[in-house]
Amino acid sequence: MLMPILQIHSEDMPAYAIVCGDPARAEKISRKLENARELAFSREYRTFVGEYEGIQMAVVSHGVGSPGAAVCFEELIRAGVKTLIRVGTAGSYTADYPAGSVIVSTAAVRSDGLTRQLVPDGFPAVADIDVTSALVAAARETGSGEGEAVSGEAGTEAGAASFTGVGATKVGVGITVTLDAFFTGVEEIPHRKYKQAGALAAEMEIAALYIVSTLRGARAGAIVAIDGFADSDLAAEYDPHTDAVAKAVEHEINAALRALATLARQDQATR
Ligand SMILES: O=P(O)(O)O[C@H]1O[C@H](CO)[C@@H](O)[C@H]1O
Ligand SMILES: O=c1cc[nH]c(=O)[nH]1
Repeated sequence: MLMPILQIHSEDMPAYAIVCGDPARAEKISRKLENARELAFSREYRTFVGEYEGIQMAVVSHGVGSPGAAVCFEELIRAGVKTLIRVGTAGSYTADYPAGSVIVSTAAVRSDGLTRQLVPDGFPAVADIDVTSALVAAARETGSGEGEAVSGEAGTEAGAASFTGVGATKVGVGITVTLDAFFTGVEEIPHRKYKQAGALAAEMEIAALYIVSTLRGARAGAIVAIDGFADSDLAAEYDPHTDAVAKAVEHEINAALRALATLARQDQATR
């Protein structure tokens, strides 16, 4: 069956997928797959399939923002994808996780408009526990390919989070915030409250991924590379193109590929 917006056929789709905002990042990830081939590049949605450690998987870009990303998640699940991992970037809420860190998202604050049109207020946007465990383990074991292992305790305003990582990348685990607005207008975004409540970072699609996956019976997780501070003046300071961010993106890609392969092997063993 042809998916009308992504322009992919369900017959070509594996059960496992990595999703990311940027079509160029999808291409970069696809270069780590064996026998990679591009299935379609329709609007912002670029789809590759290939193998990693012998497991068939897809890599698909979903663009910026929840409404467009949700279209991608819906069509992927309709096409037969059952496990999705988002590999994104985010702004940090704490100096303990500066640019160059990575964070595994356990749940997302639904500060977006899209999910309000899908489920009632108060319905939680949570990651799948198995996907999250696999991602945390993989993020702690893998790296960008350079550096020594690091570990320790990081204090957030609401409590403490432990971190370990390889390649000098700090790995945080916790709640992220999904916003619609990237640049600010005249309304204040309640960054200070999210921070005080213990959220670690903000981005723009994870809540949509968790809600669509929950609604449609798929499982999902997410990992983000930190590219600055969410509550800084993004119009003046945002720079996702530094070496530190590139290393963190490399780290999260390696972690996501390893986590998906681990989950697929676990599924094969229990079938
Ligand atoms: O790097 P990606 O995956 O696009 O994620 C983040 O970057 C974009 C904003 O620049 C938003 O999509 C946000 O969620
Ligand atoms: O949404 C985003 C993505 C990256 N960095 C941010 O500060 N916000």
